[in-house]
Amino acid sequence: MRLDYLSIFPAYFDVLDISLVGKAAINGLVEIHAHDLRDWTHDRHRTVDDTPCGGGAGMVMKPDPWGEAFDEIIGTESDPSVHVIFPAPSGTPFTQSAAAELSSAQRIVFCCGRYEGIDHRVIDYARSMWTVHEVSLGDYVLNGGEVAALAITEAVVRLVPGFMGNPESLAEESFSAGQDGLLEYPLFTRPVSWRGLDVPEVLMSGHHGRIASWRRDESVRLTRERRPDLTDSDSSGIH
Ligand SMILES: COc1cccc(Cn2ccc3ccc(-c4cc(N)[nH]n4)cc32)c1
Repeated sequence: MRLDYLSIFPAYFDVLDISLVGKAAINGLVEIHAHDLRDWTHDRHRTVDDTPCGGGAGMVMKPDPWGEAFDEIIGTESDPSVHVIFPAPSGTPFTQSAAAELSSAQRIVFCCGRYEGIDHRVIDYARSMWTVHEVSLGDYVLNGGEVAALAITEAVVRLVPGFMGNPESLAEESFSAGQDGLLEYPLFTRPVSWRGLDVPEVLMSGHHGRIASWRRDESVRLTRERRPDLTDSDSSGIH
């Protein structure tokens, strides 16, 4: 999997060399390439923004640098196997199933906007050439797309076959298909007693049936408490 990042702050992605994603890069599972969008400007000030047509606050990212960057980084041929991701507050909420789908992609290009966003023609052009995803991380506004791109990268790369040492652990996580759409149950490890707080006795009983039942009950309780929106979905084990 090749991952490209287009941003006016490419140094945001240096952190990928440190993290587990960096390890995947060393193992050859992923290739990471960060690019400075200003490298595709031609004026002295390396300008990437301009005032919004129709007026309004803030600045909008000009289309020209994006188009030239696309030509060089992706090419000028249409290819639906290339996934181009535009993080945006107006995007579709990013989910674990979206991460799972993207984990089989051979090529993902992250377009990290700043200011008030990117000229919409850039997204329209990308849609005419590649598979485009406009995605939101959640109902809050970040200053740009870089943090979202890092989060999406981690969610996707950890699902790439060969990345996780113990792939079975993926099946037990919150939001993974195997969990019936339920939140993960509380986790404990040694010591059994810590600052007057004890591990639930059932977990020390060695009775696998009771442990499984306790864990499911806890998942149902937590999901009902914190994510009632998940309890009505068809995939959840509770209705
Ligand atoms: C109406 O859009 C905006 C209004 C004010 C500021 C910004 C800042 N901004 C610029 C590019 C950009 C890309 C993604 C995000 C983003 C994504 C999520 N989930 N939150 N925020 C925010 C971004 C955008």
